Amino acid sequence: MNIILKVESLSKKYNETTILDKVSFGINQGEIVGLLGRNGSGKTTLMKVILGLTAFDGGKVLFKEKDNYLEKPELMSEFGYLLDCKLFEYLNAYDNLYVFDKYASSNRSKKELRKKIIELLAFADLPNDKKVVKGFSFGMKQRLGLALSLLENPKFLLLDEPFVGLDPLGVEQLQTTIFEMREKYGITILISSHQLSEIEQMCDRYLYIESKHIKEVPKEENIKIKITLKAPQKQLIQALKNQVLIKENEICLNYDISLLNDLLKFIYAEDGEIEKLSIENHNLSSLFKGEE
Ligand SMILES: Nc1ncnc2c1ncn2[C@@H]1O[C@H](COP(=O)(O)OP(=O)(O)OP(=O)(O)O)[C@@H](O)[C@H]1O
Repeated sequence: MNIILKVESLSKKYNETTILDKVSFGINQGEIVGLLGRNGSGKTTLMKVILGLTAFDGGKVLFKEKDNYLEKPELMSEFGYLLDCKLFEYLNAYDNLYVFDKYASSNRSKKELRKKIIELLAFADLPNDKKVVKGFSFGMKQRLGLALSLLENPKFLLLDEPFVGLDPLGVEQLQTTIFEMREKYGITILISSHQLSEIEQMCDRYLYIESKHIKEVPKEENIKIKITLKAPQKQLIQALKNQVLIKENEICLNYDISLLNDLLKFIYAEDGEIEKLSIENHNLSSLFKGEE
């Protein structure tokens, strides 16, 4: 996989307070990465640093291997973001998109712009009528913010807490829209949230900010398969003790389909019988609970 963004030993302070202390990580092209952490842990700050909206105090950020990308408009135009999104309350959705495109001074023709706006309105499930933003629901505003972030065909999207204030249906709609963005446009996405359940389903992996540092959390680590056999099987324990966690008649393994297949074959070959099988999502809340 190609690394599109690389952060090396990045430090950021506000006044004398260190927010991020020598953090390093990379993001691959086409990934959806969840940025997690408690309130005030530095998620927004990290996104602002990546976008050049706030300065940093040490280390490097490279976008497409360039550490001077902030000075290169052609690289900066590859970013889209939903962060403190300001909308024009007295304009409708179409005109908001139209005006933002003018701000971005893209060189699209009127016809191209119209086509793009109509495509985005349909994509974000927004009305193309006279209704002004002031009368929009919170979810509609969020989706318009997303449509705006997609207007200039970004390759890398930063979404800061996009689910805040949405009801369960709004969350589901937005989740689907975000997932489709990667499928349809192949965009790399960094998405922050402190509500794990909301991003759990769509992220490939996570970055967790804890005490000024970043912990990388692969998704697979969170999913465990637990198999309970009707009776303990000595041979099975001998054969598999190095590959899975096995105790008496209980087997616990990481989510690994090929290992699971081998295991099942082995169990049946030995005339074993499964009493119970469960897939447990050790979701990242354990990280939150562990931090104090
Ligand atoms: N402009 C600023 N000046 C001084 N301190 C700031 C500034 N912006 C943020 N901070 C502080 O930096 C820390 C990290 O803030 P940040 O907004 O990045 O956290 P966050 O993880 O995004 O929080 P939340 O989940 O609440 O959105 C907080 O303690 C915050 O008070």
